[in-house]
Amino acid sequence: MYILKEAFYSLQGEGAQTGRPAIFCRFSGCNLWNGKESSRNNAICNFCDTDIIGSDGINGGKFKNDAQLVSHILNLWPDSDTPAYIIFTGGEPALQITQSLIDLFKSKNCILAIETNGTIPLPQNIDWVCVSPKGKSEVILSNCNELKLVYPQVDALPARFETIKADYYFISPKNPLGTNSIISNENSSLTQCLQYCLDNPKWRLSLQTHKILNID
Ligand SMILES: C[S@@+](CC[C@H](N)C(=O)[O-])C[C@H]1O[C@@H](n2cnc3c(N)ncnc32)[C@H](O)[C@@H]1O
Ligand SMILES: Nc1nc2[nH]cc(C(=O)O)c2c(=O)[nH]1
Ligand code: SF4
Ligand SMILES: [Mg+2]
Repeated sequence: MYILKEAFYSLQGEGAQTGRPAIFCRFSGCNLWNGKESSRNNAICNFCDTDIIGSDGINGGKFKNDAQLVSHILNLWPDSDTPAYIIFTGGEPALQITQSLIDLFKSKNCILAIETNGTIPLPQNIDWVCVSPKGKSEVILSNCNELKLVYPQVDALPARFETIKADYYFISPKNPLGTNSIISNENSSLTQCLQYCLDNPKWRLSLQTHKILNID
């Protein structure tokens, strides 16, 4: 059984694939926060910008098996001539995805990506892996396509993750909760990110462009 919070078609807003049309497949639940505001301050990850509980979002629901979820998701792709690009996110998608789900999507010619906190092993054959480390949690993945670290986090500074192999190293300003003010002057996270990249050119800036554009 898969529990999906929501699914929607939009553009990837972050990282090296920014601007790419994608279906976001948002699984419910996370191992680093239970999703309740009353628990946020004690959570390992305490700045999450997403509602990660339940199955009540757009195109959300419970799916009994791989085939039901795959057909539900592929219905959202608009063009049969272009392979569907699907981003598993959440919540923590690695809690729910299975090898058989990946295999079925791949048999339908899909290109698969994941946004993960990196603390849980992944199935094989995901085409684009984005690891985003959180607080004191231990990242167990040693390889990815992009490492995309929310900055600043006192318990997760960039240098700690440079041993993880990645094609790209990004830092992304921590978006103040309840706002979309990533590019306002008051956002000191952005100012700190700019300076960090200038001082440490291994790292590039990633912005949550969907929040700037006010799209999903
Ligand atoms: C909601 S998470 C879900 C996937 C996975 N659990 C993870 O943390 O990577 C999706 C992306 O949003 C980022 N994110 C969450 N809260 C944020 C915030 N307040 N500011 C900036 N990025 C944030 C995460 O770091 C991650 O890259
Ligand atoms: N447009 C858009 N891009 C995104 N990239 C990562 C997202 C996520 O929440 O995982 C996200 C999201 O929610 N929307
Ligand atoms: S690890 Fe990801 S889904 Fe979990 S609380 Fe943090 S940002 Fe949200
Ligand atoms: Mg998001």
